Formats: sequence, structure tokens, C-alpha cells
Amino acid sequence: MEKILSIDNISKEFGGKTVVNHISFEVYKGEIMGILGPNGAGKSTTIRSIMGIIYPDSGRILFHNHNSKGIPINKIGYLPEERGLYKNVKVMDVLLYLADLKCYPKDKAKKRILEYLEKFNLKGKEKVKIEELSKGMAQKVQFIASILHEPELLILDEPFSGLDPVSQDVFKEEIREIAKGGTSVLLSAHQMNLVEALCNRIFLINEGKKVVYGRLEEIKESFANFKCTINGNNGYNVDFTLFPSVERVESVDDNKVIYFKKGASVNEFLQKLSKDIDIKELHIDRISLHDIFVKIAKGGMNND
Ligand SMILES: Nc1ncnc2c1ncn2[C@@H]1O[C@H](COP(=O)(O)OP(=O)(O)OP(=O)(O)O)[C@@H](O)[C@H]1O
Repeated sequence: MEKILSIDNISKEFGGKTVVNHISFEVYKGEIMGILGPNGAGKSTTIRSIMGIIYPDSGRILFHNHNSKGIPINKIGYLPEERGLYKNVKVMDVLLYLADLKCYPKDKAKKRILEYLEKFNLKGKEKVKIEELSKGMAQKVQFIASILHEPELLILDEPFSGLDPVSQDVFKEEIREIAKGGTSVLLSAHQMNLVEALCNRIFLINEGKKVVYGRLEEIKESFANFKCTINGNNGYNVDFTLFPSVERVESVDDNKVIYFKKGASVNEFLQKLSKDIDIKELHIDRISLHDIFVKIAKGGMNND
């Protein structure tokens, strides 16, 4: 697969504190790559480095074979974490202006703006000023600005935050379509269900360092743990942590969520369950990306 972007061993310090620490990853043509991590992990710093808003202290960033100030920014679309468009300008005017900055032809831009406004349920809003839009509507306009010029690489820093579930789905479908069309997407997001639904590969960062990098299925397999959720009236007198196969247990109301150790036999656990345990419902599931993320963020850095 064609490599579009290489992040090669970059580091960045702010005021003596290393916030990005020797990280490397690649983005390939037409893939959706997720960059994930807890608050303050270094995601936006990495993204801002790609966009040339800040420069890493060491390492290099290559877009095709261009680096640093030589990166043709008009081939990249960017939705920054901090939103904001010119407030007292009309939607159409601001979008045409931004397309012009990317050297995109005006007639094509106008056509695409009208199509996208319709797609994002903003039909007829082209003459409305940005300040008259709701926060979610303005976010849709900013998203349109990032994709309007048909970028080769689209970088989205938390595109779903502040959106209602319907709008999240619209964004999700559009991101999928864009990637199908051959654009590479680098996506930072906290909504693990959306990341799981969208991303081919992920880079998980914590305290500036790589934790996990690779294909989502492979990562899930490498954490190949299961969890068992038992709904029933089991109170505190049932201690599932006494089972050797159990790593930890979470209790939420009448649910006990039992996380198994890697390689543990779920069958053996089920066979050993006492008849006295109250079972109204029982599910066995693979742990989700959300579970993996929480485990890593809480300090379980290794997948063993
Ligand atoms: N311009 C700056 N000056 C000083 N410190 C900064 C600056 N930008 C970021 N940092 C620090 O770098 C660290 C990483 O921040 P960054 O914004 O990259 O995290 P993030 O992973 O995007 O977090 P979030 O999920 O909260 O958006 C944080 O400790 C932050 O305080």
C-alpha cells in the first residue's frame, strides 16, 4: 500500500516537559487511522506538528517525500480541535474563501458546498452568518471546510465532540465515503465505539509514548481477553476474584462484569460457577476497544 504520511521518531517538549516522546507511525492511502489516548496524551501536539503549526524538537514528518515547511498544505484537510470560523461572515463566503486559500476552483467549490450543506441538513443556510448557527451546525460547516478541496490526507482532531448521535452518524458515514474515495484519514477521537466502527488501524498514545500500534483486529486479538457480565442479585457475598482465571471484577447495580486473564478458559469458569449464584442474564463478550483503552489509561500499559 502507498505510504502517504510518515511520522518518524518525533519528540516535543514544552517548558522542559516531554509531551511527545519518540513516536513513529505511518498513514497509508485510503485508510482510516485512529490516534487515541487519554486527555493530555499528546495527540493534538502530534497533529499540530504534522500541520506545521508547531515543529517537533527532533525526528521528522514526511508527507510523500516532502518534509517540514515543504509539505503542500493544500493537499491536506484539517479540522482542528479548537473550532472557530469568521463569525460575522456568511456560510458560503467563508467556505469559498477557505477553498480559495487551498487554490481550489471557485465553481467546483460552490457546487460541492451546496451538495454538502444538503447532505449535512444545512440546506438553505448558505447566506446565514456563522454566528447565527448552533455549535453543532458551525462544526458541520468547519468539517465541510476541511474536505471541500478534496484533500489527499484528512486530519480530524476530535470531529465528533459536541455532536448529537444523528450528526455523529452523518460524519461517520462521510468519513467512510471519503476514505473509500482514496483519501487517507487520520482521526483523533474519544468515542471508542465510533473508532471501532471506522478505523482500520490505531496508534494508542499515553503520556507522549506509543502504547499500541497496528491493525485493530490484531490489537484486539493480542488482548484476546473475554469478559462475562452476570446480572443477578449476588451482593457482596459472591467474590468472583477468587477464581484463578479472573483478573478483576466491576460491580454496577445488579451487574457483575468479570474480566478474565489473557488465555483464561471461559468454559472452566462457567463449569465452576456455583448453583447458588443468581443469574438473570449472562453474556460472554470479547473485551471492547473501550475496555482496552480504560485498562491502558489506568496504567495497565502491557497487554498481558
Ligand atoms: N502550547 C503548549 N504549551 C505548553 N504545554 C502544552 C502546549 N500544548 C500542549 N501542551 C501540553 O502537552 C501535553 C499534551 O497535550 P495535547 O493537547 O497534545 O494532548 P491531547 O492528547 O490532544 O489531549 P486531549 O485529549 O485532552 O485533547 C499536555 O500536558 C498539555 O498541557
